[in-house]
Amino acid sequence: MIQLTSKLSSYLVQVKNITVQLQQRFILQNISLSVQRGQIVTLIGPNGAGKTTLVRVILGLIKPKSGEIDWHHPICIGYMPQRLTLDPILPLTVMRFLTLNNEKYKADISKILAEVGVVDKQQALLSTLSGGEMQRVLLARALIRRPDLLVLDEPIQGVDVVGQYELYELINRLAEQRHCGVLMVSHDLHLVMAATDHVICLNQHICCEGSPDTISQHPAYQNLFDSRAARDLAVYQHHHHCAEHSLSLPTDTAK
Ligand SMILES: Nc1ncnc2c1ncn2[C@@H]1O[C@H](COP(=O)(O)OP(=O)(O)OP(=O)(O)O)[C@@H](O)[C@H]1O
Repeated sequence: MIQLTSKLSSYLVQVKNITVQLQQRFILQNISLSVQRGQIVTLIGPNGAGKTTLVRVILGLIKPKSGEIDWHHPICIGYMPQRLTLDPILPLTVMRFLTLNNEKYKADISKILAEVGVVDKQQALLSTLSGGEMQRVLLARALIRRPDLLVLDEPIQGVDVVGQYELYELINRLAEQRHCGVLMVSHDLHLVMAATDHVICLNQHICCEGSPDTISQHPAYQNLFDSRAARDLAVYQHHHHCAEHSLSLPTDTAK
C-alpha cells in the first residue's frame, strides 16, 4: 500500500522502504533515507542506478509502488534539474529567466545572485553564460522561494575542476547559512567525499551508506566503483562549524 503523508517530524523528508516499478521493471527497491535541516546527503551510483528516479519520487513526481514518504509540513523544495534545455536563440536575460513565475520574489533576486556569485550577470543573456555561470543561475533559481530542502541533480556538471570545488563550497555555505537540507546527486566521488555529511551508494537498492570517511572503506562501495578507483580516491571532509570552509584541491586534480 502506498502512503504519501505530510506530518510534523524532525526530518524534512523521510523515505521508508520504497519500491519503484516503471514499465514492468523494478528501478528502485527497498530504499529508505532521510534529510534533516543543515544536513547534506549525497546519492552516488553508476549510470542507470536510479538516482534521478529517487529524486523524482522525493519531489512527488513519481509514486512508488510500495513504501511511504513523509514530508515535513509545511515544506518548500527548491529543485535544480540535471539540465535545462533552452532554445539558444531565445533572448532571455538572467533576470527575466529568474522572475518567470517568481514575480513576487523579484526584489530578492539581486541578493540571491550575489549569494551565488553571479550578480554581475543579471542582464546577461542566458545563451552567453559559461557552464559554471549557468549552474550558479540554476542554483539561484532553486533558492528563490527560500526552500527548506534543496534538491540538486548533478549540480556541477559542465563545470571545470576548480569551479566544481567552488560550487561545492557554495552549497556547503548555503546549507549552513540558510539552515536548509540538501539532497544532491553526483558522479564525482572526490568531490562528494569533500562536500557531504552522509553518502548513499545506490544501484537500484542501497549498496552501502554512511559518513564519507567510513563509506570509502566499505567493500560494497569499492565493488561499485572498482576497488582501484575507490582506493585511489582520497577522502576530503568539510566541517560545518569551521569559520571558513576550506576544501583544498587534491594535487592530482588541481591541474
Ligand atoms: N519513465 C521511465 N520509464 C521506464 N524506465 C525508466 C523511466 N525513467 C527512467 N527509467 C529507467 O530507470 C533506470 C534508472 O534511471 P535514472 O535516470 O533514475 O538513473 P540515474 O542513476 O539517474 O542515471 P544517470 O547517472 O545516467 O543520470 C534506467 O534504466 C532508466 O532507463
